[in-house]
Amino acid sequence: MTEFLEQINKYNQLTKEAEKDFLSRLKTKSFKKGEFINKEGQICKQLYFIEKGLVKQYYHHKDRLFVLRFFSENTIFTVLDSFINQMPADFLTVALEDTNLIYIDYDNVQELSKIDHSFETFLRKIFSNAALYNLKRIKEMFNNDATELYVSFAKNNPHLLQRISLGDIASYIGISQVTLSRIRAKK
Ligand SMILES: Nc1ncnc2c1ncn2[C@@H]1O[C@@H]2COP(=O)(O)O[C@H]2[C@H]1O
Repeated sequence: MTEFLEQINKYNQLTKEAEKDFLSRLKTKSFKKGEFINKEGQICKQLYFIEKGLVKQYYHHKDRLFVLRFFSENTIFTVLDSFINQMPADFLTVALEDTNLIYIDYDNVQELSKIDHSFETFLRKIFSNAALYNLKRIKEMFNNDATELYVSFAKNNPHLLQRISLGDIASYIGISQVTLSRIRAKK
């Protein structure tokens, strides 16, 4: 549980009371590889921290699939729009490995941010970071060709390369697995 707190304190140091209060509201849940953490149409009511494992967050339309992001150990995640607006999710999140999550429910997040300014600041910072992350991702997709996108993914995620299938990496870059194999063969 304390790893989640440590991660939060990197965004904004909580007060001692807030730390205690936060820890008392945490729960845990484990998912087997292939299990859904959230499905399309469900309202995401949790802010998660990955203690162990790897998940993929993606969007699909007809037969096309786009991976927004992979989240691995020591990362906080949620389904942003669904969690913030409490609306049905378009994005799905699935465990790519057996995954242990620590989480706090939406209602507890709301309550804590009402009573504690340090927690509210943490929330503002993490959601700003998430927005900036997504803008950077859009720009990267727009400005780079598939080879550059693969090289950048491999450079920024060396620890994940062996853990993610080629099909999923291709869906992150927005190309077919055949095209990705060609790119990798040239490297
Ligand atoms: N879907 C998301 N939900 C919550 N936080 C996110 C999400 N996407 C990105 N972030 C945050 O934005 C941060 C960007 O840097 P990190 O990858 O270190 O960690 C990321 C998360 O803390």
